[in-house]
Amino acid sequence: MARKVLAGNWKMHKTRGEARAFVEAFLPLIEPLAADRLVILCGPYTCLDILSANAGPYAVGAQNVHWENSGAYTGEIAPVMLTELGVLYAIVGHSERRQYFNETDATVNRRLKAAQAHDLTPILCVGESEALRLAGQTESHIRFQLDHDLKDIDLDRLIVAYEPIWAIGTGKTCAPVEANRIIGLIREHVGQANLPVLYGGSCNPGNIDAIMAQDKIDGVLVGGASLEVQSFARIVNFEAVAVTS
Ligand SMILES: O=C(CO)COP(=O)(O)O
Repeated sequence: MARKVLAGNWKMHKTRGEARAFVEAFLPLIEPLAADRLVILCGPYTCLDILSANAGPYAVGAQNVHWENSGAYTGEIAPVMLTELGVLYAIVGHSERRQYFNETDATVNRRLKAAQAHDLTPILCVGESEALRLAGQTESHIRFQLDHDLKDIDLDRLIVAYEPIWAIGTGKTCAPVEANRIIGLIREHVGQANLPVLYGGSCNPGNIDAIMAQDKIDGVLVGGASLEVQSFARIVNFEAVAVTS
């Protein structure tokens, strides 16, 4: 049985000291980890060695990765620099990268390829803005992103996260049933029956059980609620309840 993925994206939060304190307090709350779960902590680059030193109950992820292994790319990070630190996963194409740093589907595709070439499993983020949703273009936008981002990508070593932009950091969660529907469409469009697809956008301890009860949602990518120990531990320890509606 595929494990449920509980991934935290710390974004540009936590100093090294704060990361150390988080891990110390977090581990006792999630161990022993249930065998049906995979926890991934995606910290800032400066914390990755600290996260790796305590990895085991959780795996370590980065928040981006460049397509070259070295070169004149000021401010970027190479795949080998991450793998050397024990990093196994890398978020690619997060909407904040696309929005604030001009990341395009073409660069996302190059980053995905480089990640896979160096044994990093990429977590590709896709999702629509509020304007696109209101215009009825949610499905077509996501299909466009998938078609371009996943060109020549190995679908066996990939995680996709559906993150509607209007639900990120806003407290507006996508209704679990709707997230489930879109995630089903994503898996169908990619054409890979066992592709893990996560939901991201204002996940918190109050809505995690309802989200994880959906049959097509394989896990969550959590921003704000992954920064606080109790809150992320509650998410990791979600209660698997089957809903009938
Ligand atoms: O962007 C996200 C995870 O990558 C979601 O962020 P929030 O959980 O803060 O809405």
